[in-house]
Amino acid sequence: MASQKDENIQVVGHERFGFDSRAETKTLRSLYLSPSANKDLDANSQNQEYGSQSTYDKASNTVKYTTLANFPPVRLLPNSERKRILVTGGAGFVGSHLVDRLMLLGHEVTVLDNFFTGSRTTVSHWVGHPNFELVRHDVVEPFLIEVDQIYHLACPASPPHYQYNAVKTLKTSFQGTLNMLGLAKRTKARFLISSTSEVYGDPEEHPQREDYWGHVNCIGPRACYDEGKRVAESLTYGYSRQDGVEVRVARIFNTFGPRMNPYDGRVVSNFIIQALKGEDMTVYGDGSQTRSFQYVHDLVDGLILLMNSDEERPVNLGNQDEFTILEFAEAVRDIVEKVQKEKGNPLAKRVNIIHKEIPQDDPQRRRPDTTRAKETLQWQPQWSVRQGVEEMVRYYYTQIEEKKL
Ligand SMILES: O=c1ccn([C@@H]2O[C@H](COP(=O)(O)OP(=O)(O)O[C@H]3OC[C@@H](O)[C@H](O)[C@H]3O)[C@@H](O)[C@H]2O)c(=O)[nH]1
Repeated sequence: MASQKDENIQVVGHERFGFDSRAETKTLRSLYLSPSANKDLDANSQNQEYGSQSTYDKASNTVKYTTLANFPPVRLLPNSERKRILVTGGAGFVGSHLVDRLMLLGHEVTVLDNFFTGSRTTVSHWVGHPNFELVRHDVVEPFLIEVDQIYHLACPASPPHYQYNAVKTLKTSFQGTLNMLGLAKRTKARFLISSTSEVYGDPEEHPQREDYWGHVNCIGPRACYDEGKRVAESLTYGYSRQDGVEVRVARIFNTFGPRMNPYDGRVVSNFIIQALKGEDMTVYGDGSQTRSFQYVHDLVDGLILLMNSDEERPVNLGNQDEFTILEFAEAVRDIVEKVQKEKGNPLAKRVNIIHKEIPQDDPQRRRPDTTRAKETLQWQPQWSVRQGVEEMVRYYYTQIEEKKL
C-alpha cells in the first residue's frame, strides 16, 4: 500500500467553475472524529465544540446528549452565490460528508432521507441551524421544494443492504429518480445522480472507461442495484434530451471513510471492525479479486466539481490504486496494529485472515479510468488509501472505546 503522499492534508476542495468548495480538514474532522482521535492526527486540531453530541461516562455506563448551542462557523455568502441545495440520502455515509461541506461553504441545505440505511446522527450536529433542514421522506413519493441544485444520492449502496429488499432497491432507483428528475424539471434545478461502478458489472475491460457499456447479469442478485442504477442513468439522460434538464452523472467507485455503517457488510468497514475487535478477518473467495478504494473527502470534491462544471457525460470518480482483497486485508491489519500500539493497547495475538465463500457475480477486477475527471474537472484523488484507512481506524477505535459500537 505505497502512499503517494502521507503528509497531513490541511485543506480539501477547490475553487473552480465559479464555486469555492474548499474547507479545512480539521474543521471537517471535528464533525466526525472524537477530540482525542483528532489530536492524534493533528496536534493543532481545534478543541471540538460542536462535533461531539454525546459524552460517554464509563463509571455509570451512561451517555449524555447535549443540544448544541454552537454550530461550526459557516461561510457568509452573498445571496447571489448562496444556493438552495437538496441532498437526497443526505443522512447516509457519502451524503452526510457532502452536507457537512455544503453547510460549511454557506449554502442552504435540505436533507431528504428515509433512514433505511442512513442515520439521523450523521447530520444531527446541523439540526437547528438556520441554513439546514432535515426531512424524513422516501424519494419513491414525490417531494415539492424550490431548489437550485439536487444531489440525488438516495439508495442503499452496500451489497447486503441493497439485496435485502431487491424490489425496493429497484423502486428507489427508478421511481425515486423519476420523482427527483420531475422536481428538477419543474424547478429548473441542476440534477446530479450518484451512479456507480456497478453499472460496469463484472467488467471485461480493464480499467473501466466511461464509454464501456458493461457486463451485468440482469437476473442475478446484484441486478437490483446494477440495473437499477443503469435505468436511473437512462432516465436521467431521457429528461436531459426531452426536457432540457441539466444533468450530471457520477459513477462512484468503492468509497470508504468515517460514518460508514460498521455493520453494512462492505469490505473496508468489515475488515477494520474485525481487526479492532480481534476477530478473524473474512476474505471472500481466494482474495484475488481487486478493488480500488477512494477516501470520502476526495469523492465529495469530485461531486461538487462535477455539479458545477459543464460536463454532461458520465464521469468516473475513484482512486486508481488497485489492490487484491487479500493484500488489502493485510494492509488494514497492519494499520490497525499500528494504531493499537500507539494507543498502548496492542492485541495479545495477531488476528487471522480466513476465507469464506465468494458471493455470486462478485466482480473480479475493478479500477476506474479517471482520464475524463482529470481532463474536464481537473480532479484527482489526493488522499492515499493508507491515510484514509488510518483515519477510519481511529474513528472506529474511539467509537468502540466509547461503547458506541
Ligand atoms: O467481509 C468482506 C466483505 C467483502 N469482501 C469482498 O470485498 C470486495 C468488495 O466488497 P464490497 O461489499 O465492499 O463492495 P463491492 O465492490 O462488492 O460493491 C460496491 O461497489 C461499488 C459501490 O457502488 C457500492 O458501494 C458497492 O455495491 C468484494 O470482492 C467482496 O467479495 C470480502 O472479501 N470480505
